[in-house]
Amino acid sequence: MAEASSSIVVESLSKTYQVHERAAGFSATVRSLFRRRTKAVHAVEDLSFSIAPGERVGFLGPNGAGKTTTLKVLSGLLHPSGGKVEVAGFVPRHREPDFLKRITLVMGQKQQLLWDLPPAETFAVNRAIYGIGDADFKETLGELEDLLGIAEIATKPTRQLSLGERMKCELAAALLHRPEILFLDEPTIGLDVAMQLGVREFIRRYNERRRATIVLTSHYMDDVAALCPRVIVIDKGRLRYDGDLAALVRSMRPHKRIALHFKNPVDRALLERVGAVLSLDPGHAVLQVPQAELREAMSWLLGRTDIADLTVEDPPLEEVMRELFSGVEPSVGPEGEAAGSTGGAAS
Ligand SMILES: Nc1ncnc2c1ncn2[C@@H]1O[C@H](COP(=O)(O)OP(=O)(O)OP(=O)(O)O)[C@@H](O)[C@H]1O
Repeated sequence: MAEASSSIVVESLSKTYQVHERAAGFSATVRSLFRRRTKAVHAVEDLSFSIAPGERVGFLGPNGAGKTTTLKVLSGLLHPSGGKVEVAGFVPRHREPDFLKRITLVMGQKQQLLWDLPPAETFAVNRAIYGIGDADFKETLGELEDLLGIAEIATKPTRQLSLGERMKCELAAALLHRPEILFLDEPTIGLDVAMQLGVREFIRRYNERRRATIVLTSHYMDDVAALCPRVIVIDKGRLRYDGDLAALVRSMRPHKRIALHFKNPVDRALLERVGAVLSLDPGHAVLQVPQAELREAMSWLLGRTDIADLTVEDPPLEEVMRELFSGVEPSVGPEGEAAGSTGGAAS
């Protein structure tokens, strides 16, 4: 079923959890001991996509959309209820050693580092688990220490490390065996902006150096915008969009934002002649103009106002996602112009 060139192929995947239903209260608890009622939670339904080697793909969706469930199925931690999944040519649920050597799953909310020992000890454990040879271990560890800047901290007990330091060591531990497919579930959660940038930069460099495939979930849209040319968006377990991130933004919000700093205060009425005024303080304004009118708007503003500084941006991705999850359909979609990007390597 797999296209030979794909590193991940998912066909009509579904995953249903059976959960026990129990009303609140003591008598309901007692009753439930004798008669258990279960309910099916359809976490993933009829989900299909494929990802080519070397792609960086953002896997997005609101809370409870089924992202973590899908990543767990792809890494073989959960069995699918239906459909087919192939990762690097393997069926993940068989958890074959050769499969495990090719993938890694990093969950920002869970840690594999041993709490009372330094990360260096976890690195040694992983080296034994994955059977990494001496020379390879030294080379990879050196490279990861360099890229992540963790040489100094890897010998301190994990419990003494800051969240950001720990996350970097988590990444090192997860990548020592040089996996070719990385499932990253919220790898920057809780990190400050500088650390987020550091981790993001590291992921990009790892992808470029090793041509590794990256599937990333993050609630920080900046991570996604910076790293993922392609996004797969799911909602209630179903595919909502698969394709080019820029095309999605263009389709949902065909506008640009111009942030302006003026040398002198400017009249709102003057700015309204160019576009929608989203904010205006003395000396600073943000305008929204249709993409097609951007050049004209800029030259109009430059000719009639005293501009000290100007930047042009896309509308925030958070807004695009909010709109998508509120039910608005993108005008490009699984069958649209953007959907063809599934085979393209990340640039
Ligand atoms: N072990 C489980 N047992 C029962 N239901 C579960 C289990 N794990 C997840 N679910 C349910 O499956 C659905 C999808 O959950 P999942 O964690 O995959 O979503 P998510 O997109 O990763 O969400 P978030 O962004 O909040 O992490 C949710 O309704 C969740 O409550």
